[in-house]
Amino acid sequence: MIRPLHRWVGLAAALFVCVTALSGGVLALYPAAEAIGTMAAPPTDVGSFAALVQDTVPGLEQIRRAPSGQITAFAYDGGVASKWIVDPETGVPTSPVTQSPTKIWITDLHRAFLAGDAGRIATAVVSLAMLVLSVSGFMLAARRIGGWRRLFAPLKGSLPQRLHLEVARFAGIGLLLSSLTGLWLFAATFGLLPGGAALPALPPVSGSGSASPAALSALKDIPLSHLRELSFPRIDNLRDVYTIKTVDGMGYVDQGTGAMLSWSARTPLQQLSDFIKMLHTGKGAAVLGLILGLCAACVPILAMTGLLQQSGRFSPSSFNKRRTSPKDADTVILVGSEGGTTWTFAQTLSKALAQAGGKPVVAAMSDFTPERYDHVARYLILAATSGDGDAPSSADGFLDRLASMQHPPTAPFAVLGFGDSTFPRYCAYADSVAAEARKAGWRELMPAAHVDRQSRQDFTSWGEALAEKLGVALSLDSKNTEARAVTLPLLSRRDYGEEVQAPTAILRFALPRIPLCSRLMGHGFARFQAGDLIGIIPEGDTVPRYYSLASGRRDGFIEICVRKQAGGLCSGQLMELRPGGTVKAFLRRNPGFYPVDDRSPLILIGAGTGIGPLAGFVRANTARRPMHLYFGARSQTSDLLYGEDFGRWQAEGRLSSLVTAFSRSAEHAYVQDLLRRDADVIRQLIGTGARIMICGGRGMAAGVAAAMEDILSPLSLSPITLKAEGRYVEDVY
Ligand SMILES: Cc1cc2nc3c(=O)[nH]c(=O)nc-3n(C[C@H](O)[C@H](O)[C@H](O)COP(=O)(O)O)c2cc1C
Repeated sequence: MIRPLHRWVGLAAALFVCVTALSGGVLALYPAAEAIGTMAAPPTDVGSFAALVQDTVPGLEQIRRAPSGQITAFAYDGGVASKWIVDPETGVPTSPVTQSPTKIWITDLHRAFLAGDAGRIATAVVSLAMLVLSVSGFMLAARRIGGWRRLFAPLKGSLPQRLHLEVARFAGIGLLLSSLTGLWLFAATFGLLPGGAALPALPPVSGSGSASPAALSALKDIPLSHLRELSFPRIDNLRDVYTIKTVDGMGYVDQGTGAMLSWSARTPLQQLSDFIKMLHTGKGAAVLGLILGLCAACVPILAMTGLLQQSGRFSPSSFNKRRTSPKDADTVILVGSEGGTTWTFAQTLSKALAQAGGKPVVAAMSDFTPERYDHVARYLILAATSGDGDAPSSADGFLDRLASMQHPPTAPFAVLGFGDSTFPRYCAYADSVAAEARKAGWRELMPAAHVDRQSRQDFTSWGEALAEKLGVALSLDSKNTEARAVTLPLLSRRDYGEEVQAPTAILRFALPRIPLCSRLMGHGFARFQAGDLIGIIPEGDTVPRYYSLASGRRDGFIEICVRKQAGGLCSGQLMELRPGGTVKAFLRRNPGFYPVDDRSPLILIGAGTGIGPLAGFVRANTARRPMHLYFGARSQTSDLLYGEDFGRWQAEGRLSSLVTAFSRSAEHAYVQDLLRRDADVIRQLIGTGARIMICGGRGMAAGVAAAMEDILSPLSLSPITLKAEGRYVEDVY
């Protein structure tokens, strides 16, 4: 409910919200400029100051003091009206007041879209839209990041997603404030608020002559800094009075006796209105105005990144580009996703099914409407788990629908759960979907399966089982990998591990020639970094195998670590490759395993070929960020990958410390053993904000997680809490 509200209000009002916010942002600059050009009010009183101005401005009728402190004098002399900015120190006019046509135009645009009262109402609607967007945006952000207390935790996701959230977290409060105060001002303009205090009654005046304002006690009692407006009595009328408005109220002063004839204090509602006006306009609070202006300037960024997310790959409609109508669809892929990655798996599945001659449609689980599909033969449910075993946002209400279903659909279902096995409730939501569907009497096409930490292998295996069930050829890596693949010649190789029965190699390939347009767009190998993945298509197969990159574009080569797997087609071919030989490969970005770009220390933990991306991070660490590496191998003399480089990297300051664990040595140690040994150091590093990055086999990652659980518990932390903050990331296989 909240997400569609945010989406549709955002799409409908984006342009108008941008116009209102940007014009408001520009207007916020004026009070700041006015405040800079205005001296602070001297500690004088209204009477003395009025006398000074009266001496220098002939025909003086009124003095006004703006919240910024700027003082304007209004005069009518010799049949000519004039307005002057007055020096608050001396009372001398410094320059005539000129109205900037630009400011008038922007003000009218901001308040009424240049369209009078109808425009004012439209602006109120836009303010309301901005209020809805701010509130729903915060609710969505809290849900996505894992609760209100984590609202400012580090973010994950695609660039538009992260940018949208990052900017919203900064600007959201300001936009919320601006929209609320804007609505209040609209209500005040249209008289929708309860009435203010009545004007003070004018009692009889003395008519006893006219004294200088400097001699009038009521004016002498009011500090200049409280003044808003002082109107002078007409010269030829001894029964006329001074009318004074201050921040506290309004009254009349006898021009002869100087007595305050009557006074009406501002009501609390009026004072609240003054305060709200100050908040909205920044008049009298220039710095706040500038901050709100800056927040307003962020609105176009929010609109763009929001639109990008809608038009991008996370929208079901973008998967159904070939416009299979629901009536024709033979496969319905239902997606339950929080962070968006499950949509990309759905996209791959949808493309593969379409290539195999099927007619798939993709929809959010929350949009589950079986009655729309006349020819559906199967439902494939791809469901992530969020929170603590909870439903992801795009699956809102799905379990309730299942529970209230009178008759299950005749076409069978299959569930594929996406989760993270280090969470206690691994794939819990997908499992409850499968259980609930079975309970409702829905026939199951094939047993539910899990994809752990977005593992391509898990996904591909499930795809193979599905293909067998459907009797079709299905390549779940059909993102046109053949078409995207380029030929990479091997430059050099370093071999390890022969003596410990673990043949392993560091392979270094030349960069391919990259077409200009790819270079400009940053596609493929035009832009990559250590931690990204390279898909290698082995000879005689179409399914690529993925390896983590140990180098970035700046290194000028493509490097991977490969270990020969028993019976492995791709690893076998790579281990046979000699310099000059080539492979077909393409790039897949892996932003979930990038070191966050800040100065926080990194604890890098890897074993075997998992050292690849970690070595890449160290090599790229020209900024000398603290990096501490824990590396597990079998033997110091046989399979210590990058053993020749570590010393140099330490000498250059790229690597702060290195701890190696050898399982086939006398000490028989694994990385997790040495982490436990160094528990104090680890805790101290975590205390200074360190992040942990782990790469290697699943068994090693599980052992490290168990050790970390124990190491972190005295800090009331755990791998899960750090994971939720984006400070514990894994790339496992
Ligand atoms: C805040 C948060 C909470 C999570 N909770 C669980 C959980 O309880 N059980 C689980 O198996 N996976 C959990 N995960 C992992 C996600 O389900 C997994 O990364 C999934 O691939 C995300 O898919 P999505 O990007 O489509 O939402 C959680 C992830 C995050 C960020």
